[in-house]
Amino acid sequence: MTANRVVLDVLAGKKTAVPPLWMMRQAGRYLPEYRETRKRAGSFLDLCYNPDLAVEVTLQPIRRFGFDASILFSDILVIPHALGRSLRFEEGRGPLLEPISAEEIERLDGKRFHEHLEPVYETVRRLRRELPQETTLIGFCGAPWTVATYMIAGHGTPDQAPARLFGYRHPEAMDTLLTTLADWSAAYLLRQAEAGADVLQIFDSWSGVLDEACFDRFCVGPVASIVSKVRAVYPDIPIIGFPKGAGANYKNYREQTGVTALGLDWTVPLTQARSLQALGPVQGNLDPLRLVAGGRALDEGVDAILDHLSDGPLIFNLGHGITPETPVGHVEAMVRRVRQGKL
Ligand SMILES: Cc1c2[nH]c(c1CCC(=O)O)Cc1[nH]c(c(CCC(=O)O)c1C)Cc1[nH]c(c(CCC(=O)O)c1C)Cc1[nH]c(c(C)c1CCC(=O)O)C2
Repeated sequence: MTANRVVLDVLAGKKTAVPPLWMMRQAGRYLPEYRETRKRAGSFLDLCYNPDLAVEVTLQPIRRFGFDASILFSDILVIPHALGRSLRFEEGRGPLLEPISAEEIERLDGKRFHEHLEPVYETVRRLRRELPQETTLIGFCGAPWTVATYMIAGHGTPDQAPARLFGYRHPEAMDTLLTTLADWSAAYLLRQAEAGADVLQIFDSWSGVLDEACFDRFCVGPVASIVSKVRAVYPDIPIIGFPKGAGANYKNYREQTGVTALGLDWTVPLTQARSLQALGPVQGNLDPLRLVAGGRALDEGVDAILDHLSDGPLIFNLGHGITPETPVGHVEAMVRRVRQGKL
């Protein structure tokens, strides 16, 4: 067990000469080999539940770019699916679920939860065997609030108005839903850790639409509960929290949830990022559109992050997922620039 995983060093609070890097959504449609495998799989969900193909797409960006971390290929919405809710992904429309009612929240059924997710656990076990020793394997789940927004609306929306309204109109049902999701998400992460995940990330893509009180109740509380349940079994496993759009709430989120590191979106000013880094490791935060544009926009974005954050524990990443229209050559240019430092 002499694996030299630089991501784990950073998560232990060390700064490194060159920051380790990976990208959110690094296995995805910008890669021709992903599109090829995706065609063979059938639907997107078939790909998530097929360990052979899920392992293959997870490894593709590692082979191409030699990233320091690999993230399990799956989706945050397999949790409601495993709790008996319908789910499908439609080309061009994203996820579609049957919107859940306040009454149905009481009847969420986890009897077959782990059985349903067994292919995901199998994917994690195989990945830990097949990845290079030095590559960190990241498992993940969605944060309860973000998962709940899709369960309530039944699809993506620009501002998650249906879930916010639901929270005001049915506060008790909302608390039950978030508690149920937090309990099952913790159980899911524990199985991923048992299967070989080195690090866990909690994606809260929609935390930026909430007012202060709702942020505390819907984001901070449920994530803190997941962190404490995971830590009760794996006290040392690093957990990255990514409350996208949390803005002025980032500090409070870090202190109250107990996450090891903060994932920062690209709107976080680098001076604020530096103050947050004084409290612990940070990950981020290049605007994914700088990566689409390439050239000067990309170089300046990368350099600004390195200038401000290289003195402390930093995992270089995007501030959100890579988009399908990103040229592969721009990813190569980003990797070169991060690894060589400013020329
Ligand atoms: C909100 C959310 C979802 N899924 C996820 C989030 C949180 C992070 C974020 O905000 O991006 C997380 C996610 N989704 C996916 C991963 C895999 C690991 C990785 O490479 O990062 C991860 C970590 C694969 C995926 N998940 C999805 C794709 C594209 C589907 C395809 O290949 O057809 C991938 C590669 C589909 C998905 N899944 C989801 C949506 C809204 C969509 C449709 C949008 C889109 O098409 O890009 C829900």
